[in-house]
Amino acid sequence: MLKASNISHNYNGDIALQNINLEIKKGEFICLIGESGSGKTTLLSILSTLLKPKEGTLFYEEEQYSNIKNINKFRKENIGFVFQFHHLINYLTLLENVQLANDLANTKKIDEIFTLLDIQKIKSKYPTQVSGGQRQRAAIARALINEPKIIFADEPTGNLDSKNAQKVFKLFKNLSKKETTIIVATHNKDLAKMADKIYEVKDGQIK
Ligand SMILES: Nc1ncnc2c1ncn2[C@@H]1O[C@H](COP(=O)(O)OP(=O)(O)OP(=O)(O)O)[C@@H](O)[C@H]1O
Repeated sequence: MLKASNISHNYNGDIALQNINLEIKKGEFICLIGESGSGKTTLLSILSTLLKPKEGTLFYEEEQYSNIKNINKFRKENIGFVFQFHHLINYLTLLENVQLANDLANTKKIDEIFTLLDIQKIKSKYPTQVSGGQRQRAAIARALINEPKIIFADEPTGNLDSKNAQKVFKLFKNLSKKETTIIVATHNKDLAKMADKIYEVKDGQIK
């Protein structure tokens, strides 16, 4: 599904990643763990096409990333993003936030996703009227609406209490069982145990 070959990156000469090699299969649930500054976000940003590595090659389902012509289309069709801060628009309801990501999504599909995430009853509320966990689940709904093949999440539970954090990870686990590939960067070693594989990033390398 996703292969990273000899990926290295630096910020103005300061090394952030060194010679990363990874192969991630379809439907795998992967956690990247590591201390602050170890390089998790940089690696996640590169794997998710948001950041171009200084060296190395990425392949998505055998296709070399640098050969993909329309990267916006590729992202829209293949990739879902979930961030630590939900980035929902406070002036729109949870439902409208999800519709904004895909105005063609039909009601049945939206209902299915909202039910799966246990936010169906509050879909008409605004982000400021619901809990942090509910907001984050709405952000996940937004990532799911385009049925991405891969979901990248950077510290998605950083702002949540342990019960809601568990819920989010259980959801990722279930999605991965349905063949969605999930790649999550987290500080939380206990939650990471729910993943199929854990990669520890240390000083810009995978240990
Ligand atoms: N935009 C940037 N400009 C310069 N240096 C950066 C930038 N982003 C990250 N770095 C540096 O690259 C290294 C890796 O950072 P990165 O954010 O990838 O780590 P991380 O493991 O995600 O950390 P955290 O858990 O604190 O988010 C660190 O030394 C960091 O200071």
